[in-house]
Amino acid sequence: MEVENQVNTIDVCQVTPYFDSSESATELSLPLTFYDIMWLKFPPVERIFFYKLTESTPTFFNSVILPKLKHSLSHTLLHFLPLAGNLIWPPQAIKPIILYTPDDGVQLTVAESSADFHLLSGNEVHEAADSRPYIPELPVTDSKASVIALKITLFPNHGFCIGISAHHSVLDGKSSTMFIKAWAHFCKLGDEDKRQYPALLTELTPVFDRIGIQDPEGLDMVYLNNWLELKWPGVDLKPRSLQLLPAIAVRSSSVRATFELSREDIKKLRERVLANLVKEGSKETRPIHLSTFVLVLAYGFVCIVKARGFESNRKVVIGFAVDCRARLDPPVHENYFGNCVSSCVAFTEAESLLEEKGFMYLAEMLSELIKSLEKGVLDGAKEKMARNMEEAAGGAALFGVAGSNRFEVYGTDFGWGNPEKVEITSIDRTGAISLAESTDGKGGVEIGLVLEKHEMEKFTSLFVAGLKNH
Ligand SMILES: CC(C)(COP(=O)(O)OP(=O)(O)OC[C@H]1O[C@@H](n2cnc3c(N)ncnc32)[C@H](O)[C@@H]1OP(=O)(O)O)[C@@H](O)C(=O)NCCC(=O)NCCSC(=O)CC(=O)O
Repeated sequence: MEVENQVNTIDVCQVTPYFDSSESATELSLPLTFYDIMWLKFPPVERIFFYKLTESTPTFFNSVILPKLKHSLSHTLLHFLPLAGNLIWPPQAIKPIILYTPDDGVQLTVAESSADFHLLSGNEVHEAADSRPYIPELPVTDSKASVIALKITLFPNHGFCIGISAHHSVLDGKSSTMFIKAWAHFCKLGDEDKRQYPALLTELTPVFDRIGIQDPEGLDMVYLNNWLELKWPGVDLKPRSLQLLPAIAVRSSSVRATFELSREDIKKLRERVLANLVKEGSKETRPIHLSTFVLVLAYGFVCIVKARGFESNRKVVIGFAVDCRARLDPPVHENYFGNCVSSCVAFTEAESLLEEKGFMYLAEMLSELIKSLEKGVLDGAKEKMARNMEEAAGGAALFGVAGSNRFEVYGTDFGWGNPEKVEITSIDRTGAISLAESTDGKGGVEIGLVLEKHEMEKFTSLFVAGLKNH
């Protein structure tokens, strides 16, 4: 299945925060914390929000949709000033900083596409590279990196999509989705002609204060030095350059698809693990954290390892982000804007996952890992980072998780309904799976995946059969 990619750029502009006459633009700078520096050179996180709208004629798009989106974006940026700024590294500073100065803004590209909206925004298997034209390039040079870039594309009479490219060193998934939701809120309820917008909801109001972020071990410099010492094949990583690690090109044989585990499927998977524990006589002695997240990851990754046909002795490393906001003592504000995630990593060998009880094994392993966070979410962070880098360099198969089943991205309504699909495009380069809550809001989870075509075929049959067989 090939999507004919005919995407024409209509406009590239800069959207600046809108200050009314009573306010004036002032400079704002934020230091990078160790949570931010952990992601300093990671390629951007890219999402596409697809909106189905058959009334979206070019006239309606240009006279209603686009002006509304642009004006509300400008208003939203007033509340999220760091997003309109840049990452810079002042000559006298030890670490880069985020700096907004008056007249800074976000690069917005507007385009029109004649590609198949239905296929792009659907769950079915399609070429991974087909999504790329809807993602804006994040402007980055040695001395300056944009925080976000946006691209709005019209599919005449089918709908439109909003692509966002976000610098992971400035914002994590919670912050990034908070911004998009705030923008949607203003777009839906504001009157752009009168420039009148409702108050920002408390749950979408960002908190920029870094005071609550403590770093007694000096992890910021540990992580920064790791980046500065990093060697990357074929790349000249200049000292103090803000260039990101090169994004791996998407292979033409890679395909993308979305799979769903319903609330019922998840319940059955949970029962399967519990039944196995009872059989092994270990239920009472070992309380187990069998959350939706654990079950979805265990089921998904076991199917992936099988589909990819790894040798049994291949090392497998599974990493996922942990939101530290509520886990710190004292906790950080739940709307803390920036990065406040640490990583949690499971080390195993393919053999354990390929066995009949591979799913139970991984579910128990992930459950133990999440329970261990209770000891302290940053416990042994320095040593863990060193081990992760060692394993990454040692040829292990690395698997990550992007997004979350808790971000409620499917409620992001700009005024023309909820999204048809929210895709994390960047998994085509990172090899991670992406998570989102199911569109029906009934407790299911959606898994986004990019694999080679033959692997995807195998994954599909394993995924479907594994749910039926028990
Ligand atoms: C570490 C975790 C993944 C572990 O998740 P778990 O679901 O296993 O564990 P948990 O303790 O959070 O929740 C356990 C149970 O508590 C309840 N529960 C807890 N919090 C809840 C909430 N906010 N809403 C609804 N239920 C909740 C549920 O019943 C859940 O079980 P049940 O679910 O069965 O009902 C998570 O706590 C976490 O930190 N998630 C955020 C990860 C994150 O920020 N990822 C994005 C990284 S940045 C990134 O990737 C880039 C980007 O996205 O842009």
